[in-house]
Amino acid sequence: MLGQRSLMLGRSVITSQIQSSAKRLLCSATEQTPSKINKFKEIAVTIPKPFVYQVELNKPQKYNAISMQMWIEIKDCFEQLSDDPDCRVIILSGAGKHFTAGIDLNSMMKLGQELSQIEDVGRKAVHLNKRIKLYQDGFSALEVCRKPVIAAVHSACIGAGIDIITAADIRYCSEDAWFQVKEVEIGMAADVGTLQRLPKAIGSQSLARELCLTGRKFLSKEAHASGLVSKVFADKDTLINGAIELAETIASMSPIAVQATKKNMVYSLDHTNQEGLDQIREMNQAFLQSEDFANAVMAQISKDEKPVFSKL
Ligand SMILES: CC/C=C\C=C\CC(=O)SCCNC(=O)CCNC(=O)[C@H](O)C(C)(C)COP(=O)(O)OP(=O)(O)OC[C@H]1O[C@@H](n2cnc3c(N)ncnc32)[C@H](O)[C@@H]1OP(=O)(O)O
Repeated sequence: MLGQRSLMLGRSVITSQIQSSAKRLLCSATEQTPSKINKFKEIAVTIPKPFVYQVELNKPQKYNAISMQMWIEIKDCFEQLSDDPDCRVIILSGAGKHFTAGIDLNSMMKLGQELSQIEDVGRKAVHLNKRIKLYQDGFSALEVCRKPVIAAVHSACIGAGIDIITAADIRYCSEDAWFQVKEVEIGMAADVGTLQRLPKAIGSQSLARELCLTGRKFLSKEAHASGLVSKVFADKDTLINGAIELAETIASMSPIAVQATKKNMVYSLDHTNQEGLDQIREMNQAFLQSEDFANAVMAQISKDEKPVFSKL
């Protein structure tokens, strides 16, 4: 009772102020264009709904093959959105016929030429190490990003495509989607995330190893049955609408709660249960004192409208 009264008190002091400033902020988000986001050449950033950003791989004439330029832009974009208070959720999609045809094979050729300019094997190795690290960090930027990322996959998702979508938080696809861990077929072990993240995403080491060791194509039905994607849509349009609807639901929640949930779920993937519990306890000793928690609990108790949360 006492706890409830102090919640009420705290709420009465802050609610009207927060609601009006949050409404103002919400309005400004709807009007906003992504002008603050760097203008990119090979990705396109739009805001389909307030607080929902869509990042589109945007080199359709090459089936969104991921060049060095695109890789750098992906990292830069997700790092910016991570700290952008107008962004609460990000949808990753591909423009044109396919989601992505994987790494740009021309940039692989260029890398080969760069290596041929270097004589010493040790220096070649260091050059390669730096490049692989740049690529790894580009996709890990989705996982490190404080905002949840929804991958919306249509048609082909090949090689580096699997690497990037397994770094997303949620994956949806259309019926025509097909997937291929193609690296083994081009003579390399996947090195930018698939081998680490795919087995966790689908929960079967056996299937993950089969897919990674054979490079066989698999279709949306199998992707769904294996848990790689959580929903399949009839076509690309309904897929994107479904992803936006999901993003809106997440964007309507407390940003504190959403960001803490993502952080702790990512952390818990490779930590013990106790370590995960320790981390969330440390976070919640601060976050349970947030206005978001007070407002959301009071709205539940009083069956009020969902609170409008301020930006984070
Ligand atoms: C350090 C390393 C880090 C990461 C490594 C990742 C590894 C991988 O990503 S492995 C996978 C590499 N990708 C591929 O092998 C896919 C190659 N593409 C295809 O198999 C096909 O294009 C297709 C996607 C199945 C579609 O076939 P189709 O409809 O017959 O179209 P195409 O005529 O083949 O292609 C049209 C157009 O796009 C260009 N293109 C397609 N894929 C790539 C690519 N990966 N890199 C560069 N360019 C690509 C293709 O050359 C055509 O261009 P034109 O100028 O029209 O000729």
